Amino acid sequence: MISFGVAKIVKLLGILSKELWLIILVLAFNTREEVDKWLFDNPVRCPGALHFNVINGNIISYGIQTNSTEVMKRRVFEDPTFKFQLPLQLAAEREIARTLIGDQNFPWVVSLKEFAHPPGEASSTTSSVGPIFFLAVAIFSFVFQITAFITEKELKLRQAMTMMGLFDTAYWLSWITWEGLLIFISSLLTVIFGMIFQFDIFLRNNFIVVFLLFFLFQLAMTTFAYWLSAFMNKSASATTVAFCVFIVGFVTLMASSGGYPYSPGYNQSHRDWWSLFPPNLLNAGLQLLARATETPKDPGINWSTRAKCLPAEPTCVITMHDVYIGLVRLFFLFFVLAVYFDNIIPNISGVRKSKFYFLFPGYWTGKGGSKVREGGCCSVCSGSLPRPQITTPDDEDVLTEENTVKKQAMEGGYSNIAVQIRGLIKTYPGKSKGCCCCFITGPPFHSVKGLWLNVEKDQLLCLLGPNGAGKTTTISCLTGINPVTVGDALVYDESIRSSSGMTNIRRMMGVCPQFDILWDTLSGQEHLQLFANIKGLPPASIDTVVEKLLAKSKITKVAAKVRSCSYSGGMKRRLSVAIALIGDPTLVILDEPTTGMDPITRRHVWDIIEDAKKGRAIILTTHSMEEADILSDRIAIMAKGRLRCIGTSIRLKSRFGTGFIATVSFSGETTSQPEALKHFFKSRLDVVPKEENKSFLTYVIPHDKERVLTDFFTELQGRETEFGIKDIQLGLTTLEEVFMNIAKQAEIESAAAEGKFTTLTLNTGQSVGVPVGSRFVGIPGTKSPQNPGGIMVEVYWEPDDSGRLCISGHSQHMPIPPHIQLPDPPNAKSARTLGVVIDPAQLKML
Ligand SMILES: Nc1ncnc2c1ncn2[C@@H]1O[C@H](COP(=O)(O)OP(=O)(O)OP(=O)(O)O)[C@@H](O)[C@H]1O
Repeated sequence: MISFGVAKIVKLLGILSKELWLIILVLAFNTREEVDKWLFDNPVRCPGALHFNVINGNIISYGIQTNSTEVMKRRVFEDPTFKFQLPLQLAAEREIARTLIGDQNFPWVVSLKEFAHPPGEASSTTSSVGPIFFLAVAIFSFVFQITAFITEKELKLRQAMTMMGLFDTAYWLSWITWEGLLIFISSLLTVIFGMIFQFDIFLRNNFIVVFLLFFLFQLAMTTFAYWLSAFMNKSASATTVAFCVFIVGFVTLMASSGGYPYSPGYNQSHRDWWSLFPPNLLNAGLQLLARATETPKDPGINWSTRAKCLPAEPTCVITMHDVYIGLVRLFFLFFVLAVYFDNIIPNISGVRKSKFYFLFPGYWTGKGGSKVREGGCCSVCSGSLPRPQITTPDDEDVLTEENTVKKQAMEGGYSNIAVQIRGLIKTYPGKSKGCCCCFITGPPFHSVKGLWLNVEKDQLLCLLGPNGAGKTTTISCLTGINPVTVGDALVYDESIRSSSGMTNIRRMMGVCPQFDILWDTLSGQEHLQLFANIKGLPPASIDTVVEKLLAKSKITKVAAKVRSCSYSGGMKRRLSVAIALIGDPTLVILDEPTTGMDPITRRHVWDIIEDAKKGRAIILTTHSMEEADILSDRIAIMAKGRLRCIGTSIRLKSRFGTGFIATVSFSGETTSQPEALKHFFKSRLDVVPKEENKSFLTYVIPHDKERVLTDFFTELQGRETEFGIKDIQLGLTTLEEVFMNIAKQAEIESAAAEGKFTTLTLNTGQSVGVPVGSRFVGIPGTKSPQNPGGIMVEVYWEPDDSGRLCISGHSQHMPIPPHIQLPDPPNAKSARTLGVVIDPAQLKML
């Protein structure tokens, strides 16, 4: 507020300030010209002036000046006459009237109203609510985009495609192309709808100019969504994030309604920062379009005038061309950031690259150098991970396998080997508590602790092991999903540690992951076509290959065209197996392929696998012992990250099973016959029935009785009628039993290693602390490689019904000597297959 004749107007100004909510500046000027000059020099600061020319008994003369520059219009009053000048004038008149009347509370009520508009007058909706409306429209596609990116991550779909050989560049390009197409259509529809609803900016600005604004905006929002999705792993959070982006967009929109920062009062750095958020540029663009069609005479923006200010204003700081450039810049900026963060933030498997991965030439040439690291908070705090304690394997077959691999690694000669795993160690860093960088890190976890293994060509190796044994980790290292911590593996002579090697390996490999990684919206046929393309099959052959695989996996032509979300669990697994076989891979990895299948489907998948064995190596993990028994050429059992045994099914059964299983069925008409039979078994083999009922008896016969078995069963057959025997069946123990024994042994070892002991009272009255889960069935004393000087105690005890202990296979209770002095140890071989090796140090005398 500027005035001259200061003393007379001070009071009036105080009242005016309440009315107008403005900061009133009282300045004294002597002439009207001085006022004008001040206003001219300060166009941004002052909305107007009230100046008194003459105040005396005869006349009150005052003038009101309004700052109607564009800057002020945008910053303070859209309509200075209505919003500023009239209220100011009314307030001045009211105060004059009250002064003349002599009553300061004299009511003086004047209401201002606009005259009713004639119908059909141009709407200004676009410039007022337009940005919010269009931002909301664009946010829709943003929500879908960000959800799609995160879902792909969450369902490990990208991981599946990577395993099958998809390159990152192809992945990004396919996304950009697909999104580009969708955005093209949605921008086109936005402009067409804008025209249908007769918004001025759509009708009077050039079509291409308007279309390009929406297209580029949505393109920038797409890479913005990519970038944000790098920080999220759950699709449920996508909507929340999109909503937050909308709210922020709304707030910045409100903040910029006064012209911020695209007016001369603000410097370029404000504008640069502000323009980093795509909705701000959309808003600026819409404002430009609206301003270019403000009055009926305005021509609107066309392609040739996009770099000009319309209407021409000296205060113009941004043009449509600048908006386009800004959006294109944002598109590239967020794209680069998205790719960068995608690489350095640990993915769903906890894998990430170094923060400076792009500085390694190998990253760009594809010849190594882009090695990945395990996840965790940051390289600084995780440092190099400690290695697990490497021990010489107890098992002779495992030791032989390890030595063979080591020898071949040194001397060569592994031409018949498809996969050679060389001392593979996988350590996961401890989980960090806190966020981002360098908080407390838990202890690292060794998932695989030094695996040496050969998988021969044309053979199926079955990898067995209880949950958490490290099977999937081994597979994910072989498929390149997880980087190995130490060691290496060669797949047909290509190292999994080099990125070029991994690229070649992926060309030769087909993978059926543990969980079906399928797109709900794609049919079975489309899945096979997609992966056939990723595998790089010639386009002409794809249909034939897909048809064959569908027939092989018994997915009917009708089902093949149905979306995979409606498939049963078994169908999904069959489809996953079919995907693994696409492109005739020479190495097929099947991680629990028959999980959740009914017996018939399972047998059918076995047929597919049996067929697939020809001409390729297969690594199969399963929890079905029957499956392993039927399909495998060799079986490797892992537990607690180590290989526990390896060999053919027969070898494992004979080495780790409890012996032979004899099932004798009889007529059961007289009760004396089974009793006589039981007595016969007891007296000859010293065994009691494991299971019995009216019609059969089942015995487990230890291996050490193998020598007498032939004679025993010959005699038994001769006395069949006497015992009322209908049938005798003799077999080796099952693989399941082997598995259980190995798993149990690993459990106990691990309990001992972790210091978890439980108390057993011996029949000598002593108490012994033994690892949790121990089952003691004998005490052979042996020397061991780990304990060459001393005695390694293998304690195999089993409590009897009274809770006391007896040596298995002996009827009488035998006192356990206080320590190592062992009486007549039972057969070491059989005891070893049943029990647990415990170092004396692990036995605590309580
Ligand atoms: N990303 C990870 N971070 C930390 N630990 C992990 C990670 N992935 C796996 N592990 C751990 O490694 C161990 C081995 O897991 P893995 O999935 O390889 O077992 P598995 O033998 O395949 O078991 P299952 O039969 O249940 O699939 C488990 O104890 C598991 O918790």
